[in-house]
Amino acid sequence: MTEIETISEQRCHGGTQGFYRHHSESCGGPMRFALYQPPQAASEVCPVLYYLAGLTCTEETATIKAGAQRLASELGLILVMPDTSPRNTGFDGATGDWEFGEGAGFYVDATQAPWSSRFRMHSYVVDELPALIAEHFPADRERSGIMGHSMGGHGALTIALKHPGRYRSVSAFAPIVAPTQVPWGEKALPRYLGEDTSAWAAYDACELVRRQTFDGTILIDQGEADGFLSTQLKPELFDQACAEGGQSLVLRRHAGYDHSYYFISTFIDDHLRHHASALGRP
Ligand SMILES: N[C@@H](CCC(=O)N[C@@H](CS)C(=O)NCC(=O)O)C(=O)O
Repeated sequence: MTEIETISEQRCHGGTQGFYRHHSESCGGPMRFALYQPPQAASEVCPVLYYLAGLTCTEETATIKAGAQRLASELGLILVMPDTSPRNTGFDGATGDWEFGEGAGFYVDATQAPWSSRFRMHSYVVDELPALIAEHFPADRERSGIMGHSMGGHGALTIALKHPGRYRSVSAFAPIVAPTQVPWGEKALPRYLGEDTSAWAAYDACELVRRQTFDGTILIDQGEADGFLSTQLKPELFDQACAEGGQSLVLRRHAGYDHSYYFISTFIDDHLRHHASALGRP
């Protein structure tokens, strides 16, 4: 059995909020994640909802700020919130820029040195973490959903689209939907994946959804007062790509809401219910 170290465990809404650390093969070093077990986990296996956070975030950010545990407890969902990248890599340029490197893994498997030895968040989230969680927690691997915010929304959409059948539900808050066309992606993707733009397209939700739809409706919430809306996020591009690809999408725009966790915590319940109904927890 792969070992995990418990950093902390605390009672929360009748269940347990934990923080854990383990050695990751994919990321070549220690990784941390947060996991919430609802009360139902004491007596049955529960469906799992993965939440991928955005730039500058850690496994603590959404755990503390999203307010997801109260309804997850009621619905019987396990919540998994991984860190956004490996840490303490020592690579030149890995820290000091919030848009690249540590805290900005972009949920890709890097192919360029030195990043390729540690920055393999795609494999980590899709394969290694679910296997680890099924080993250590009462988690039903057959019932998984995935969601995320901003860079994590990009992660959730691309992962769900690239692995048909693996996730029963997907949603996002203010996702980066077209990283090949916006400054965040144009900065990070060449450094992780090289100059060949076809390698970037494999991690672009707009490109992916034109070729392979997700079996289910994708839910996206976007604040109209989000400072990144017109430069980095451009949800209209995904709306158009979904129309072209025949993908069912609910894109909700909310006047006055920005990019922050005040926005996320306002609408998190709608996302949990979206996932719960697909995961057999209506
Ligand atoms: N550091 C950036 C903001 C980065 C940012 O907004 N990050 C989002 C994800 S893309 C976030 O969730 N931050 C953590 C938080 O709000 O607690 C800035 O100063 O403009």
